[in-house]
Amino acid sequence: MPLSRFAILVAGGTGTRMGAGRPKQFLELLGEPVLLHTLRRFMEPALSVQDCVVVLPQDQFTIWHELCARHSVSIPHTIVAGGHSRWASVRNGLAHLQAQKAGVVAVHDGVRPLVSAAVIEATYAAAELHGAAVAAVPPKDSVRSLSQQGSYALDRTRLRLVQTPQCFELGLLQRAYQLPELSTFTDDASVVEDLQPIHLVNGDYRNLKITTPEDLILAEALLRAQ
Ligand SMILES: Nc1ccn([C@@H]2O[C@H](COP(=O)(O)OP(=O)(O)OP(=O)(O)O)[C@@H](O)[C@H]2O)c(=O)n1
Ligand SMILES: C[C@](O)(CO)[C@H](O)COP(=O)(O)O
Repeated sequence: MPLSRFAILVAGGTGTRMGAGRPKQFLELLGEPVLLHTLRRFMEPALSVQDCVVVLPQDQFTIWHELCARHSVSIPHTIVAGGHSRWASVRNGLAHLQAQKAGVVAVHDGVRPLVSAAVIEATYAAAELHGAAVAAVPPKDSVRSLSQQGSYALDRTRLRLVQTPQCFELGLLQRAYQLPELSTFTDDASVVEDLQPIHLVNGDYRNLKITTPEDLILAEALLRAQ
């Protein structure tokens, strides 16, 4: 029997680097909020996601309900309040899934609206096999590390840029999120890696994270091209 699939879309941030005066997950791309693009992609029927948790800042619930009404959204999902860090937001999303006995859970940034069904499927499938799987791409630029003297070159053939989705066997992710939060955690793979090796799957350069204003221009151009 196939394993149940769950999703946590984290959209509990405030978007300080975007500087838009409101959370970037609600900014529009081709007339639709960023987060709605993301939700549509994850809840495509072929992916068979059984339960989707959307994590939002508590003070943005009403805005999201209004956006869903305006865009006639009937995609089933549960809204959960975020925390002060991405880690805390994921933990809150996981709490909603605590009654589930088994399955694979994807954690995905609500601000990665261009994720493809192929990348989502490949990441779930790899986690079903390996326990922990993360989408990643090779760097296109040369990379240097800072040192006291200045900087030195890193071998980019041994580096990968990590994206989301990040998919895990549900019990594994629940165990990992019982560990204390560390300020160095910027993603779920970092939270899990002491418990389980992280399998990397091919991500997609188009799966960009909307972080700063130029990302909106790029994302709209990429959406138009699809
Ligand atoms: N407390 C937080 C912080 C971040 N996120 C989510 O994690 C994803 C990746 O985070 P990032 O791009 O850093 O978003 P923000 O924290 O909103 O941006 P910034 O760091 O510029 O403030 C986003 O979908 C964001 O909403 C979250 O759910 N809860
Ligand atoms: C999870 C992530 O998108 C993987 O690249 C990234 O680590 C989020 O980092 P941010 O500093 O919260 O944007």
